[in-house]
Amino acid sequence: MKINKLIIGSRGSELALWQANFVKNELERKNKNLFVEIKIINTKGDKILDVALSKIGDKGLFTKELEKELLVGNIDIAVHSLKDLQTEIPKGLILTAVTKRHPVEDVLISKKNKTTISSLKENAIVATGSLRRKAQLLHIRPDVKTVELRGNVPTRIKKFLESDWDAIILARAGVERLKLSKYISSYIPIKEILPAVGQGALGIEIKEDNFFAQKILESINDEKTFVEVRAERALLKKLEGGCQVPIGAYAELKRNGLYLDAVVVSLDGSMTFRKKIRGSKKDPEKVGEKLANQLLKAGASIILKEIYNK
Ligand SMILES: NCc1[nH]cc(CCC(=O)O)c1CC(=O)O
Repeated sequence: MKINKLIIGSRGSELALWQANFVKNELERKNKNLFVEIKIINTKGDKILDVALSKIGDKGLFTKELEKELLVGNIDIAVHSLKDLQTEIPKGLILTAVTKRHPVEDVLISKKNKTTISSLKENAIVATGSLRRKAQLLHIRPDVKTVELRGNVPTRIKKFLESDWDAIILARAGVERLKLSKYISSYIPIKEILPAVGQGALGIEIKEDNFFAQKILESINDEKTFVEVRAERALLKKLEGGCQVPIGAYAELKRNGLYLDAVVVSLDGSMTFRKKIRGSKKDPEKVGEKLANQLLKAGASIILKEIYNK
C-alpha cells in the first residue's frame, strides 16, 4: 500500500496552526493513505510587531515567506487566512481551493456583555489596527477615539483586558476558532461593519504544476465559498487595495444570483460609498469589477487616490 505525503507550510501563530491542523485533519479524513505534515514558517508580519500594519504597508506581509517555500518545493501547500492573501498571486503559484466559510462578521469585545457599537459610552476608546474597522466605526460613531492594536488574536485580547480601553474589534472566525467566544460582547451586523474581503475563509495556495496536491485539495474545496470570494477579490483588485485599505465587502451566493455588497470609507469615517449589486455566479470576477467601477464612479476614487498617494 502506497502512503502519500504532503507538507503544509503555516505561520506559527495559534490561529494559523489551528487552521493548518484543520486542513490536515480534513485532508487525512477524506483521503485514506494520505499523511500530512505541518512545517512552521515565520513571516515578516510575525517578526515586526511594534509597527502599525497600515504603516508597514507591504502587500504579502504574512504570505511572502510561505510562497518562497512553495516555489522552491520545501512545502506543498500554504494555508492562509484568505483575507491576508494578496489579490495578485505570484507567477508559478495558484489559489487552488478555499474552505467553507466561517460566519464572516466582526465582533465587539468589551468589558460588559452585550455591548454593541451604538451602546458604547460617549467618547469610548476602541482599539483596532485595521483601517477598514476604524473607518466604518467612525462613520457610525464619530465621537469614538481609536487606538492602534496589533498582535495575534489571544495577545490582542490579553492587551485589551489589561488596558483601560472600552472595546476592541476582531473577526468572529478567529475568536471562535481559538475558543475565545466567551469574550464576545456582540456580533457586529454586516450593515454596520462590512468584513474584509475573504474574511472567514481559508485560502490554499500551491505550485501550479503540483498536480498531486491539486487533485487532493479538490476534496476540501467549497465551491460556493470560492464563487463568493472570487467576486470579492476581483472587486479589491480593481480598487487596487491590499489588506490595509478601508474597503469592506461581502458576497453571498443565493438561489437567484450572486450578491455583492461593498463599501469604501474615508479614513476618518466622514465619507462613505456603499453599494450592493446582483450578478451571475458564472462570472464572479465580472460582478466584482462591475461593483468596483460603480463605487469608483460614485466617488470612491477620491478616497483611494488620497490613501495611495500618502
Ligand atoms: N489580520 C489578521 C487576521 N487574519 C485572519 C484573522 C481571522 C480569521 C479570518 O478572518 O478568516 C485575523 C484576525 C482578525 O482580523 O481578527
